[in-house]
Amino acid sequence: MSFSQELRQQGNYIFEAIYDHPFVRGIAEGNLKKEQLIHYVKQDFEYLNAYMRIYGIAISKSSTREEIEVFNEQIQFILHSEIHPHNNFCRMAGVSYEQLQGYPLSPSAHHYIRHMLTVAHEGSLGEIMAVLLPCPWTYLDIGQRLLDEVKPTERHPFYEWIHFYGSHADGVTSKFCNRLDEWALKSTDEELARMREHFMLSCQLEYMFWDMAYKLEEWPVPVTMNI
Ligand SMILES: Cc1ncc(CN)c(N)n1
Repeated sequence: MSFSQELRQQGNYIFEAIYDHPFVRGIAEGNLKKEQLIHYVKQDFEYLNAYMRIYGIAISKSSTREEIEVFNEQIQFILHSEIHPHNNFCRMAGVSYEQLQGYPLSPSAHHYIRHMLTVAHEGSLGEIMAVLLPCPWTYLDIGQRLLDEVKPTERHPFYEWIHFYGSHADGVTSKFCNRLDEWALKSTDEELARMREHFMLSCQLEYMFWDMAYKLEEWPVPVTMNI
């Protein structure tokens, strides 16, 4: 079994919990509240900004043009394609995308971004790929399973979101899996253990991100910039 398949097996119980999460059920049933969609998009806009910065760090640690090309392509994907599922949520919430940009991070989004940034700064390229992988992989899983379960028509409120992740997230997932598997072949046991740990924590934080959006999570003591 390849290293990425081992990771997938190890994280399977979290993939299942994510698929059963009430926010994901709400996408399937088309019955999420406006505030939940807005909270998700506000946080995800910042999350994807951080994700692109991590690609930048990965580029600085790349040793071949092929590696640089993979990360560069993914930055373009976030900038020009991943705006479509956000726009789908905004339309259903009746707000413009621009209105939801530039907000402070909620605790779980903050935790997830700091986790990825720490690994990006301190880890190897293999560790960076392991910490990033649950992001495309869990969404691909959700999208493909929802296509199969819901078989949405264009009248479904989240038709575009489901089609986007069900059919466009496989490219990045398989590229990352292949690179990670190549990296794993030349890794020490210690590095393999670190890659496992980063992957599993990112899976947990994917779950927490959905939970944050569903429960409209905020800091227990409100954030204020006034001193
Ligand atoms: C938190 C999160 N995880 C994954 C994805 C899919 N790229 C996303 N947009 N946001």
